[in-house]
Amino acid sequence: MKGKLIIIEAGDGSGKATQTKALYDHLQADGHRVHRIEFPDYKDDSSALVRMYLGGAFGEKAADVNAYAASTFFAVDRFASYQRKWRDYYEAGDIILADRYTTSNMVHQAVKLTDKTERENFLDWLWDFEFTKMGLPVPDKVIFLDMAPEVADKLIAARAEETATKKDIHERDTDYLHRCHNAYLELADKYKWDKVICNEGNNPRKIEDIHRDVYKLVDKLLKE
Ligand SMILES: Nc1ncnc2c1ncn2[C@@H]1O[C@H](COP(=O)(O)OP(=O)(O)OP(=O)(O)O)[C@@H](O)[C@H]1O
Ligand SMILES: Cc1cn([C@H]2C[C@H](O)[C@@H](COP(=O)(O)O)O2)c(=O)[nH]c1=O
Repeated sequence: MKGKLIIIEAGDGSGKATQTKALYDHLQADGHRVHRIEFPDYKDDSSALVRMYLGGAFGEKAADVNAYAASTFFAVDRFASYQRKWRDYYEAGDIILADRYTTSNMVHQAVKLTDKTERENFLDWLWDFEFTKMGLPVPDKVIFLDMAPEVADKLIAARAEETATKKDIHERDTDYLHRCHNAYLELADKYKWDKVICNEGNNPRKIEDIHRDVYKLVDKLLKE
């Protein structure tokens, strides 16, 4: 029996890593067989082209690499992770928790296409490419952490200062990140992703409060 593939999805700096870790700890404490994965898989060689792209090797702006080319970099990284790291667990019935997935390509690459028909064509192509041709599993649940982009901007800036890390080409482009947030809202409707509100006005909600909402959705899925 196949397991459950659960995706925590959101714009940059919106708390995905924080919430994925909290959910993982909670499900482990509940006694579930659960595994945590993240995309890009930065520490693995499979993400080499993603790191080059986000580091600006092909151009300083997201738009310098077209949606189709950039998507393949991320998809190949995902395929390598699936084949080597979690397919066996998933097929044995375990829970796989992913911080980002194909759903990130659906948003962050699709926004590069401004024409509605071109964007729809891209989304159809991507679905076929990753889920049918590459054979990656379709998620059982996608939870979108809806953090207002102005609040995420502040979290990204604080983290960049705290960790002294350079922002990637997506993070440096505030306008692009804000367009991604609109695309998240549209796609959450289109693909029936669950949405958890993560800010109250100009401030993030408490990490524990967001976690409680996320856990409730997952607990319901696991009891179905
Ligand atoms: N609800 C919250 N309240 C306050 N700070 C938060 C909250 N959630 C996350 N943070 C902090 O904001 C920063 C970004 O969070 P996190 O790394 O979890 O986001 P992310 O979505 O995984 O980021 P990225 O897209 O860059 O991978 C971190 O420094 C984290 O500690
Ligand atoms: C997995 C994945 C990611 N992206 C984009 C989304 C972000 O802007 C970056 C990754 O940055 P993070 O802050 O380290 O999460 O890449 C994408 O376009 N397609 C994908 O499949």
